Amino acid sequence: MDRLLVVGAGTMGSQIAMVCALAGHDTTVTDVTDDALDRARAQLQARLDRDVAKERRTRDDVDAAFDRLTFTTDLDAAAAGADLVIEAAVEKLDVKREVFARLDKAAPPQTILTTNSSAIMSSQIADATGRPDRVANMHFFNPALVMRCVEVVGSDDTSPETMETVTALARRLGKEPVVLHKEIPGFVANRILGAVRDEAISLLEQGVSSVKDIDTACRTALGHPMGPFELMDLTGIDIGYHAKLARHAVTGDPRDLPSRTVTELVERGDLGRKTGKGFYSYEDER
Ligand SMILES: NC(=O)c1ccc[n+]([C@@H]2O[C@H](COP(=O)([O-])OP(=O)(O)OC[C@H]3O[C@@H](n4cnc5c(N)ncnc54)[C@H](O)[C@@H]3O)[C@@H](O)[C@H]2O)c1
Repeated sequence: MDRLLVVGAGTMGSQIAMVCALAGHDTTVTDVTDDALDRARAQLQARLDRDVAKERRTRDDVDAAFDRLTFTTDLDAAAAGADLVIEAAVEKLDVKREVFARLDKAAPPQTILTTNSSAIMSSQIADATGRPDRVANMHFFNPALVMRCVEVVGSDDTSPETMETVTALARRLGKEPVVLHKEIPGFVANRILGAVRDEAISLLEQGVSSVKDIDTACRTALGHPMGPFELMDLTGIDIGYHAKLARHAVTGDPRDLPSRTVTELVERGDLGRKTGKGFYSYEDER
């Protein structure tokens, strides 16, 4: 079994590390502070206890996974013993480049270095290392313990062997790998999600239908678990707004700019469920 290292114990990193440990891999997860690691451990414990209570997993499987999981702030020592790294630190290019440069120094030369980033492509990081052929995106979805898709994306420099190794690992983790043959911002799933969202906003702005009815069409005709406006309210309207601005900064394409409707909501501070108002009002639920 591979010895895996997950860098960053936040929302994604903690669950990715547990996915690896549940699949039988000795896994180390690092973060910058002990507090962050303690929080991750406590959240995983609570979540997996719930899974055991609901008979989704056995207590033995969960205990064995925790035994395979090591929490540490010592990134260099952890990298020295890793066959493959999944970086899930904060979504900042300078932080990721610094982490990759450090991993490159500390990890054995054959170790593959991947990033879970949704928006930063591995070609933006690979040149911080001396091994661009062994750098790729391995993109999990939130919540990583549940969502089965993992997008595997290489840059022009990523070797076919690296793509195969990462794809095979995703399969061993019980995931369904989706392989991209070229880098493109947003990859596949989030681009399709974005296209649905953009069309929904366009229909609204053209006065074709209401927020509620467009959501109803997506749920009842297309089988989506929730409509695009409900989803934007849940994830936070500012998240999509900033993702669009970041995409536009890379592409310069005016179609990548946030819509008028979303910009107005962000400027008013109506960011969705977290502020009590977005496309819908949640004041009654507060
Ligand atoms: N949240 C999502 O829905 C989602 C989905 C898919 C992919 N991603 C990607 O996953 C990555 C992490 O996102 P998240 O939502 O888990 O973020 P998060 O803010 O919850 O966690 C990031 C963690 O990284 C830690 N960190 C910061 N600098 C570090 C360093 N130098 N070394 C090690 N750890 C460091 C932070 O302390 C924090 O615990 C991002 O690249 C993001 O694009 C997020």
